[in-house]
Amino acid sequence: MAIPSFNLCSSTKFLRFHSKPSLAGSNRKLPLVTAPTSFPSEFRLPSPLTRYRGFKFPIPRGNKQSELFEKFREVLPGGSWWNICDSENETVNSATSMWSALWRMWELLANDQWIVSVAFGFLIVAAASEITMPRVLAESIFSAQNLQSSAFLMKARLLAVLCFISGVSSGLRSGCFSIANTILIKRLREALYSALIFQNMPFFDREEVGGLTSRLGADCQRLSHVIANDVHLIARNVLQAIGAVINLLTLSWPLALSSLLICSVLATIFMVYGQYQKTAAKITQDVTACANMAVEETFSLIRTVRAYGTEVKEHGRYKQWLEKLANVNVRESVAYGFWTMSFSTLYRLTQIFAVLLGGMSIMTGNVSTEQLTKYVLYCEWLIYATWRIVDNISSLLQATGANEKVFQLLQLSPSDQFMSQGVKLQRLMGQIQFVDVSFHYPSRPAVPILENLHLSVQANEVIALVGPSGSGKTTLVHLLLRLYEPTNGQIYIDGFPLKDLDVRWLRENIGYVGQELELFHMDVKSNITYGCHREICQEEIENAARRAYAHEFISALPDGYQTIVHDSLLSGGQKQRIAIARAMLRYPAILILDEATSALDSESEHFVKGILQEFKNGKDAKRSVIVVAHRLSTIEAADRIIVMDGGRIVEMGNHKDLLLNKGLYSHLVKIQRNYLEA
Ligand SMILES: Nc1ncnc2c1ncn2[C@@H]1O[C@H](COP(=O)(O)OP(=O)(O)OP(=O)(O)O)[C@@H](O)[C@H]1O
Repeated sequence: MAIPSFNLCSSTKFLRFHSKPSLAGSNRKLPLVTAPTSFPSEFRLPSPLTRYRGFKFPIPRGNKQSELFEKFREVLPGGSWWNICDSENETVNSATSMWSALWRMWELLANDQWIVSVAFGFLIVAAASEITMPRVLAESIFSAQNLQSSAFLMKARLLAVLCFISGVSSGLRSGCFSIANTILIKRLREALYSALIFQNMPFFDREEVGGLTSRLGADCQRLSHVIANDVHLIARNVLQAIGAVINLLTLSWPLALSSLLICSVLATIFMVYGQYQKTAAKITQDVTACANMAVEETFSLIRTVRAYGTEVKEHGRYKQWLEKLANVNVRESVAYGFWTMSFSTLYRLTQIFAVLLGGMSIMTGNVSTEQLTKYVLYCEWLIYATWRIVDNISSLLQATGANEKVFQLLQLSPSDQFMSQGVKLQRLMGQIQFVDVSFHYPSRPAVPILENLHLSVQANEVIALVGPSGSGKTTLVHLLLRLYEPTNGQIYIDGFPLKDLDVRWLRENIGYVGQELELFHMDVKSNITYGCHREICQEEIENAARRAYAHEFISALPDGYQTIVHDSLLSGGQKQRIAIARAMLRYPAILILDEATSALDSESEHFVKGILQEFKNGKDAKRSVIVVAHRLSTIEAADRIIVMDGGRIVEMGNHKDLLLNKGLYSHLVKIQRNYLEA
């Protein structure tokens, strides 16, 4: 009978992931639908429980019996029911140890590390006073029993002082750790955000937005608890346990050793359990991120979902992720149950030992009643401290296990573009040259997008890129913006290699209106001035809006330029015109207009034509303009039309010449005319 395995991988097909290239097959084509980088492809039991797997039980005869036996074997420690991780996951687990995670957080605290040091100071004081209490308590009770009033009063006073010291220092300890936690979560998010924002484009092609926001939100929150709760609780309980052991050893070493033996059995059980919990926590976090991505995708495409009536299907998709989550959590809970069972059994065992050994020692006169009372009290402390230590270590392991992805992301160095200081020219003229440029996207190395492309654009020239969908027009623009680096050849701006220029300076001098028709959730004015670093007056903003044919509709908005933009407020064409105004405000030497097909209604077409005309006969400084055009009628006025097909330039010239050529351009114009007339 096949042993059912708990496999989450099959469900990842519901989301679009890119896997990281495997070392074994680097030339392998990467499928669009695969597991996320750190997501387990198949879940199985982590070490050290894996050692149980090789053990073969004799299978009893008879079908029913053997089935029952097989089922029983599955739920035993090491059985397939517990399988929740794969070998890739194990490697990842060991890669980021708990210590390196703690060290990274310590570094993040930087100048505020003193708060943690002060907190530890209070922690030591609190722990020392707390651990002295059982001894003083027992002594005060027995001095009262022996009618030693002065000794009793002294002990009672000492007890009151200890209570006060422990109360105050515990409060200060918690306060300091909470402040450290607040600082840590802020720094963690800042560090993670800056690690992400400076990554190159292939990184964002690989990673899902939902996953990244989940890392920044819930994962960082969870990690910060490590400092606030676990670390200081572990330190506190370790100190208390040491104090308890010292006290126990001074009372009776056979009794002390018996308690220590039980505590070490507890610690061993915990090592196995803790490792399992760490893995489970990481998987829980990954599955939760996938569930969040599914929700985000559904809600952001809610109009499509509604139009196609796929609400139930979407619900089912989310439910599948929840089921995966529940599967892991059930195993986690059962493991927790086993752990609690072992803990309470062993805890009670210490009491039985105390009664048996202590009772016998009293009867033989080796131990006094007072000593036995102190022993029982310290035994309670030790076992309680051991429980808290293992519990908090478990939670610490969970937090670090679940957030390994956060640490991996934190280690990413910024894209080279931001690291190197390039050349800044005195003035950008806008001459562009592509020399023998080839390119493929890093995620699809086997698919060439541009091949040995040569193109030269003169300063102040207006050129239009046309061609069938997927011919590489937008890719060419992306290379010019240095969003990607060519795999072969060189791009020159005013005769300087593009990669030698300062990328920030270059982008400040380029106006780009992309296909993404999304504006920022802020007012219209801020959307227009976005990314412009100089002082800008209202008149200038309105001027740019007028030239982008946007002033009229902006003025008609409820709060004019102060109107907050939200998703359904503006049409695609209106958003595009605001984006054009933004580009115009920068007075760029190079303007790139990548038309979004969806936004191009006949009204937009009229505006784009007007804008192009303005660039040709502009009143202000002229500039080089590259228009990626879908509506061919918009670019008839361009100085030159570049026709692309399959990543190559197949035709070049002005509208009239190209029509006479009877090549791809005239064919495309004909198709479009027929379509519009139909
Ligand atoms: N980030 C990416 N990762 C992998 N492949 C991509 C990426 N972006 C585009 N491609 C692929 O590159 C090819 C060229 O795309 P590109 O967007 O440059 O074409 P286009 O001519 O601008 O198309 P359209 O006119 O439809 O906008 C397409 O096959 C596309 O699937």
